[in-house]
Amino acid sequence: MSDRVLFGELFGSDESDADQTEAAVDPEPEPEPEPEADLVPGLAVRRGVLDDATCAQYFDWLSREYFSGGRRANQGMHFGALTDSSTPLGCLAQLAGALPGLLPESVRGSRRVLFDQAIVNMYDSDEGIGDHIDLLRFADGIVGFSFGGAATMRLRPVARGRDRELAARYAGEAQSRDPREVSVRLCAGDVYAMSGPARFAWTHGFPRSVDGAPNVAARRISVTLRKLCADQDRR
Ligand SMILES: O=C(O)CCC(=O)C(=O)O
Ligand SMILES: [Fe+2]
Repeated sequence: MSDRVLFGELFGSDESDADQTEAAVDPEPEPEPEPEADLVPGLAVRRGVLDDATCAQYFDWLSREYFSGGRRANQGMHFGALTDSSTPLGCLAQLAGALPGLLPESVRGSRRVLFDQAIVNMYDSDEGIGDHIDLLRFADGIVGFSFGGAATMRLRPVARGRDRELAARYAGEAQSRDPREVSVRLCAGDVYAMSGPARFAWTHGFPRSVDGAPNVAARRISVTLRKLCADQDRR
């Protein structure tokens, strides 16, 4: 099945009526109070942006596209401008750009192409990802969509420049001397964005267990949208 066919099924093609689009995606979700996000400057969370049926279709498509056919990988990559909103990843990119206040104007306004890289991560029970800062070759303003099982993302501040550098290089080896720790529960259909301090001065990760129980109870697949810094962009 091609991206286009899937998109047509999910959101309706140009010919179809607008009701279909509205059924799948809330066009203007009202930002809800976000206690965790207030604690991490530059973190924004929007809950339930994609409805259950759309999440299920994304989960199936991502599973087939990145993790089927005997592949043992738990990570897939996309490189290239995500500007075609008739594709599933392009549609997420468009949505991320359209959600009010998700990304600061300084990020949205500074880019011709909002995202040109996506990483797709799959987590099964007992799996997680170490505390890290995304590689510095990616620009400010990173957006993550969650599908499948719920999980807790943990964020910790890293004040010292050297620690930040290490965190940006070695997932799981981040050193934080700051006892602050913020947990954000992410469910299917939720979207988060990390900008400014949340992007560069806090690590994020998904611990394997939380309070003695597996963090991921049912398979979770995430899509993280990023933009290569201009000097990395060879196109
Ligand atoms: O699974 C997620 O939501 C985040 C993944 C992540 O932090 C990364 O791939 O850098
Ligand atoms: Fe990350």
